[in-house]
Amino acid sequence: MDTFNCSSAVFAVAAASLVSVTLISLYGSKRRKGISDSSTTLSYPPSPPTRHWLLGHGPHLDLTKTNNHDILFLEWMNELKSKVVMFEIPVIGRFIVVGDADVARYVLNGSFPKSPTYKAMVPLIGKKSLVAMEGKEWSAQRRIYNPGFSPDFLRDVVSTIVDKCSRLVAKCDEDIERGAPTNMLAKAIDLTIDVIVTVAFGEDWYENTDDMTKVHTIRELTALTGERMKEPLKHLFRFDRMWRMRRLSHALDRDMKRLVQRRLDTIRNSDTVFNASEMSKQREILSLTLLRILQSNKKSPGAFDSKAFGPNDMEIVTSQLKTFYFAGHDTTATTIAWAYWLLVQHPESLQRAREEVESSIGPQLCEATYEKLQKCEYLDAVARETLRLYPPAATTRYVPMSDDCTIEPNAGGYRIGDCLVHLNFYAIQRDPDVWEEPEKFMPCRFLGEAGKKRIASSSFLPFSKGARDCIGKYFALLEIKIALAALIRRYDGDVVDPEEVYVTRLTSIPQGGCEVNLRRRSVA
Ligand code: HEM
Repeated sequence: MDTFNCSSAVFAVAAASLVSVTLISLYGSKRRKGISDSSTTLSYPPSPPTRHWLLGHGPHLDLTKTNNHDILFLEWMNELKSKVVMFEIPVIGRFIVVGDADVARYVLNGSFPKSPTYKAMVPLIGKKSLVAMEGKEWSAQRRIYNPGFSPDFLRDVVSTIVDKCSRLVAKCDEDIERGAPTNMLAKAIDLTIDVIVTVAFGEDWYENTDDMTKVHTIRELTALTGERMKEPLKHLFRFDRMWRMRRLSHALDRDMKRLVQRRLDTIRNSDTVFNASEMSKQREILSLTLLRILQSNKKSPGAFDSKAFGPNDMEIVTSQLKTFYFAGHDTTATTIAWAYWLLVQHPESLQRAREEVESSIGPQLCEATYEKLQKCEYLDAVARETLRLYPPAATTRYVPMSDDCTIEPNAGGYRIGDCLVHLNFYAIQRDPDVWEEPEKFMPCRFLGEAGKKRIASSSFLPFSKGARDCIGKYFALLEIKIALAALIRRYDGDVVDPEEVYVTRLTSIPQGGCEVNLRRRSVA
């Protein structure tokens, strides 16, 4: 998710353009549409001073200095003394990077379409993914899936997450026994995949070694997609990798179709009658969704009719399953890893979080309920402060020429029409004009009334904002809180490398996996 991150980064733009000729032509036609309107007198945001005749500003975006696009963009903002900067890149054209909350609000409220670069993620998230759809097709899908992320549904998810946390701590205990450091990111990835597979698909793939191939598929496909988007030129002629991606994508597609078919068969065999009470009983997103689709497609009242679920429905549902599979684990795992790593380096925050967990939840994690977790405000603040410092994702939009805009008063009115506009959440969330001591980990800033205002403001955007914000934001926060509660109750720890680096892969992740040497606490 910089297509999260990648969809937003300039190299992702290059990737998409280079990878697909169709995409280039689509994009070209989109860009040409509004060119007639050039009435504005505003100028584009500042750019680096020199420009290569062929590569444009490309040579200024050298990732060898820093391994993260958003940090590189922020360095350019500082260098050019502007919170909005522009790079001209061959094929892509003008690529604007925004580190200003007011400009970000303008873009998010403007309902501009997602950048065409999201198409480069199709092998991973499917052609009809919520992430990349637009218009009525998107809003219809969002309506179908919203109930699967509502508080009512989340209430029932708590016990599943708690249950899965016992696998997490068992794995951490194994590291302690072996005297090995724990790679928090790797452990958190296993947890979040385990959770999303159960919550969204109603399955348990960690029980059976055969099913584990599906876990390896998503991880390898995520890594390959990230590499291709980050360094498109390097991967342009790597036919072996392209072939591997294709195979993995087909395998993922096949697994998801089989999953849908299995669930349809269950519904058919159980002669389910489509009504509200039946839907409210569904405990996993897939069944809930299928019943809604079947209900809205059904020709006559009564039980399942095979015609009520056509190939287009299959394409859409499998795309959403792939999207939830990817989006539902990667960013949440990253946040759990960073948050625990930050907590062990801030003993006062760790102590406060521990006391809150022990007093609000009770002596055992299995006593956790949705309501009790809602009371864990400090833990919530820890999750948000982590997301402020290390946002795993971002967004990139296409602003057509016809929507060329003046953004006043703070940004001084830049011209942004006919450009790809990337919102750099990392820069926005560390803006010293907005955040006191922005580099410091201070969860308290998210407490009380002032905290609520910060959460609502466009200076805090880890889940994006507006109509296209993250559908899974409350789900993610719940999971992060439960995982942290499980870890801090049971362990003390020391970080292996306090200089952990924030790098771009497909999303932005900790390069060393936030390794920690864990010790069992005597009380837990
Ligand atoms: C800490 C965890 C998470 C973060 C930081 C995060 C961040 C984001 C961001 C920034 C976007 C907007 C992307 C864009 O505009 O391109 C987004 C969209 C989305 N996220 Fe998340 N996300 C998280 C967890 C989840 C989870 C757990 C799920 C599902 C189970 C999920 C599913 C989605 C979907 C489907 C969209 C597209 C929504 C739409 O356009 O209607 N995310 N997320």
